[in-house]
Amino acid sequence: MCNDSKIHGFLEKLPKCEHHVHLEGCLTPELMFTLAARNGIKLPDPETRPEFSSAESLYTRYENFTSLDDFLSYYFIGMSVLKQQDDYEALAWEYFQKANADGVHHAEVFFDPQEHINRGVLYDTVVSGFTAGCRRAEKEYGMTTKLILCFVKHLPASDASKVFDLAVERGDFDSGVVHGIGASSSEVGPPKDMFKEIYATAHSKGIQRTAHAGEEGDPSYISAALDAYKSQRIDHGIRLIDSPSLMERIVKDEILLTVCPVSNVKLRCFDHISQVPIRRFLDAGVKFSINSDDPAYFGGFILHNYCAVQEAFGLSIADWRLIALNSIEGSWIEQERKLELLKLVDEHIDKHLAD
Ligand SMILES: Nc1ncnc2[nH]cnc12
Ligand SMILES: [Zn+2]
Repeated sequence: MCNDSKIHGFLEKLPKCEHHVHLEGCLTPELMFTLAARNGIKLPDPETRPEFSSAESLYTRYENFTSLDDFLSYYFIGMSVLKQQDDYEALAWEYFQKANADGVHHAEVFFDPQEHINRGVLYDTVVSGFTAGCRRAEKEYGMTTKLILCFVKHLPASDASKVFDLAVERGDFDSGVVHGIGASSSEVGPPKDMFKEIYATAHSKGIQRTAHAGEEGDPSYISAALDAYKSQRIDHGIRLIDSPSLMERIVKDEILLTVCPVSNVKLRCFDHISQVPIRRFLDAGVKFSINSDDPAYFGGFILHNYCAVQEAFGLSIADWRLIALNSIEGSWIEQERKLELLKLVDEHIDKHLAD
C-alpha cells in the first residue's frame, strides 16, 4: 500500500507484466495445510519444528529468513504437499486471481518439475494442472500466460536433462505448453554453468532462455548466464551494481533484469528496499521489470513490490511509464499483444494525468 492514495490507485491499475514468480512460491501456509491433510502428506512434526504448528506460526517464521537457502528449505517442504493435478491447478488459480487483482495482464510463471518428479509425481500431472490454471486465467481474465520450466541447481544436472528431454519429446515447447526455460535454487555452490548443454540445445531449437543470477552471487554468475547459457533475460541480477563493465554490456545488449525488490530484502540481499538499485538502473538505462518471486513467503504479490518501490524511491509517472514499457518489451509475447499492452499503459497514464 502506498501512503498517497492517488499514486496507489495509479499503480494498482497500471497494466503489468510479471516475469518472475514461482508458482510453488505462491503456496500459502493455509493451502499447504489443506493439501497436506487431503493428500496424507506428513509435514515436519510441530513437536520438533514448532513453526509448523499453525499457519500463523509459519508466517512468523517467514518474517525471519536468514538467506536464500534458509528460505528454500521451507519452499521445498511446502511444495511437497502437491500431488494431484487439481492441487497444481488450484495453486496456479490462486496466483492468477491475486495477479489479476493487482493489474497483471501478462504473466510468465516458473515451475520446478524436478522437485515434483523426485517425489513420484508425474511430469504430466504437474504440467496439466498448471496449464489448466493458465487457461482459466486466459479465459476468465483475458490475461496472456506462459509457463517457464525451471531447472534447480541443488539437484544433478542429469535430472534436469531428463526433464528437458521429456518436455522436448512431448512437443511441449513446439506446442507452447511450455514457453521457455530457467534455472533457479541455491546460487553460490553449484557450478555456474551446470546446465550449459541443456541451454545450448534450447538455443539451437529457438527455445526462450532465462536464468537466476547475481542474487546472492557476484557478477561472474551473471556473465556465466550470458556466456554459457546465452540467457536472454537475467532473473534478479542485482549484483550487477558491482561491475560497471557488465552493466554496460547489459545495457548495450538490452537484457531485461527481472528484479524482485521485496524478495531481496526478505532474503537479506539488502537491508532495505531503498538499497535495491532501482534508481541506479533507471539512470544507467538498465531495463528491468518488477516482480514478486515467492509472494506467499515474502508477504505480498506484485502490487506490494510496486508500492514498496514507490515508497522508497518516489518515482515519477515518467519513470513508471518506462518501467511498464520495458516490462512489455521484454515479455515473450507476440508483437500484436505488445502493442495492445502499450496502448493500455498510455491510456491509463493519460487518464491519471487528466484526473
Ligand atoms: N529467490 C529465488 N532464488 C533462487 N531460486 C528460487 N526459487 C524460488 N525462489 C527463488
Ligand atoms: Zn526466483
